[in-house]
Amino acid sequence: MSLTAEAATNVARVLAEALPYIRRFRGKTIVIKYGGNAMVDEELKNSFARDVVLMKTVGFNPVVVHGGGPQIGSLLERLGKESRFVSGMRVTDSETMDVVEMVLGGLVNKEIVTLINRHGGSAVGLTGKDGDLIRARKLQMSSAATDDAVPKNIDIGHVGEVKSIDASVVDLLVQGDFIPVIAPIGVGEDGHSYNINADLVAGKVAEVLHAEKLLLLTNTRGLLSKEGELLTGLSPTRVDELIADGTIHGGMLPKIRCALEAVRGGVTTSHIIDGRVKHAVMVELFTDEGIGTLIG
Ligand SMILES: Nc1ncnc2c1ncn2[C@@H]1O[C@H](COP(=O)(O)OP(=O)(O)O)[C@@H](O)[C@H]1O
Ligand SMILES: CC(=O)N[C@@H](CCC(=O)OP(=O)(O)O)C(=O)O
Repeated sequence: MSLTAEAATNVARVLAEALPYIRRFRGKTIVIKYGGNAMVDEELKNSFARDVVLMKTVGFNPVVVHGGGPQIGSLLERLGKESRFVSGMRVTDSETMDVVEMVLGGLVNKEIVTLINRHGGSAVGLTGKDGDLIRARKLQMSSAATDDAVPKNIDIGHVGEVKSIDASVVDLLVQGDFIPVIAPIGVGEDGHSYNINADLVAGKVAEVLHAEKLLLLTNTRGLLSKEGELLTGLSPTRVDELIADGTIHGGMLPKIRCALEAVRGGVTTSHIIDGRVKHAVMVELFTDEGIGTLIG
């Protein structure tokens, strides 16, 4: 493909403007949480994969943690099982856990690995069971998280939280110039699998890897007010207020909590960005303003 002189000048200008950002992030770890809702069409999936490969090519260390909630939901539906959530967490009985493991560890993980590899990267897929990467324990959930007047403990099944992360396998892959692609399945002390919200895993992975940035790709422009305005630069107190008044609910709850915790844990900045926008990751990394909601 040959460019017109004007188009070539534009490409040269864009590359020159990207140079300070390339210098700033070279050698730094960027954890990208790729939500199931952002995996909506082939063009977007390809633009995501190209962004990840470009990051690696210019010397950043991208680490992908993916979700797949809608993909789990559609297989459950085909099997005649209804999806149920409590405070953004899927109620996971044994049968559902099998489906979660098949969809996240199998279909979705391998689709992302294949996409990145087709675009010239070398991705390796892992679940939290590989190399004992994500050790989990059962998530204790109280009905205070719902509307019950008298809070009690509720059992949402094989849902886990991260107990610890052993990132040695991720470090090895990064040193070998591979791009790790992690499915959010943890392993308990007894060897059982736990279904963990992908945002929680991404936040903890970012902390343990001392990431420069945590990018959470989702299906909204960022955190929105009740009036639909984009909210950014929020303090933890303001976030608590927005949770209390119901502005932040459902899947946004774990997302915002893990974005805050990652920053408290040493990640420089967390960003909630719109994965439905082509090259969302590049726009975030290569501009001063970025897009979406910044927490840092
Ligand atoms: N204040 C808010 N701003 C934006 N989205 C919100 C807010 N509160 C709840 N949400 C919901 O959170 C969803 C994103 O979470 P989720 O569905 O879990 O996405 P993902 O699959 O990307 O993790 C949005 O699509 C929206 O329905
Ligand atoms: C406990 C829990 O809810 N786990 C999630 C794991 C996948 C996920 O987080 O996917 P998204 O990022 O696409 O929402 C689930 O079963 O849907």
